[in-house]
Amino acid sequence: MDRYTPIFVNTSGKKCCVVGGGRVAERKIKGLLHAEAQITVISPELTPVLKQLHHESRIQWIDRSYRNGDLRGAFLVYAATDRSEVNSTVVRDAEAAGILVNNAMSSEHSSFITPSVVRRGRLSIAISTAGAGPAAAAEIRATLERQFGDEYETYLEFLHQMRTEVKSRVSSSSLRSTLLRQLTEMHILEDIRTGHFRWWTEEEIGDWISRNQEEV
Ligand SMILES: C[C@@]1(CC(=O)O)C2=NC(=C\c3[nH]c(c(CCC(=O)O)c3CC(=O)O)Cc3[nH]c(c(CC(=O)O)c3CCC(=O)O)/C=C3\N/C(=C\2)[C@@H](CCC(=O)O)[C@]3(C)CC(=O)O)/[C@H]1CCC(=O)O
Ligand SMILES: NC(=O)c1ccc[n+]([C@@H]2O[C@H](COP(=O)([O-])OP(=O)(O)OC[C@H]3O[C@@H](n4cnc5c(N)ncnc54)[C@H](O)[C@@H]3O)[C@@H](O)[C@H]2O)c1
Repeated sequence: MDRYTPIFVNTSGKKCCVVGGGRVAERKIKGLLHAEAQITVISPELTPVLKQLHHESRIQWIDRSYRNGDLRGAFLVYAATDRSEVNSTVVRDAEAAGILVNNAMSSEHSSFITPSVVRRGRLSIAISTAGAGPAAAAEIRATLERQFGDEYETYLEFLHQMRTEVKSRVSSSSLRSTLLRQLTEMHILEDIRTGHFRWWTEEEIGDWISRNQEEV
């Protein structure tokens, strides 16, 4: 048993504040950008990459040390400075305002922690060691990245397309789940890996659904 509940939070368009502009802040910000968050970084200094992102207007920059009030309207907060007293103040202010907060210096003083993530299009595999060994989490990520290659991006895109079609064309939920289960048994991944996969046309999808509906 551990104290964390794994969830995937929708941060699209949500204001997320990152206090600190160093290497660790940069890593958190890259993850947030991937998830379409609206990012404000509060720090007197930024890494060259963060400066460039600010220059491109992809993140907002409050160019000074953290002050009480900076977290107003935030959905998530990351305390990622190299000063533990500043990070603790940020955690206290966020918690007082009811905002979930990550302290890059301490899992015990965080309301959430950041997992290591394997990304393959729609597939995300998040790994946490509950703070015991972040470097081990990164190592496990590297192992999984070798196991789950780029073929998963196409595979998940295909499953998404099929799922959307099945949902719009089949009204019975038990039939829908039977059809969707059949999809995962069709060696699509193997076809993608060996270069034999091609996208189905709308007509082919329709035919496959009717054919399999009859067989059930
Ligand atoms: C996974 C990843 C995600 C990310 O940050 O995006 C992540 N840390 C990563 C790397 C990493 N972190 C550290 C090193 C140096 C080696 C070492 O010390 O081991 C490396 C390796 C490197 O940098 O290459 C040092 C470190 N990390 C924390 C502390 C403080 C403490 O332990 O109390 C210290 C000591 C600082 C010091 O000594 O001053 C704390 C946290 N780090 C977490 C996440 C959370 C727990 C995740 C989990 O459940 O395991 C947690 C609790 C809070 C949080 O940040 O959310 C990312 C890998 C991304 C990837 O490559 O895939
Ligand atoms: N969670 C993780 O993954 C992880 C990994 C390695 C290290 N760490 C911890 O995170 C800390 C930060 O690491 P780093 O490599 O990014 O450090 P860093 O020195 O590169 O960056 C620190 C940043 O904090 C800013 N800062 C300092 N005081 C501030 C204030 N009052 N208000 C706003 N910003 C302020 C600095 O301007 C700088 O941009 C480390 O000290 C370490 O304890 C965490």
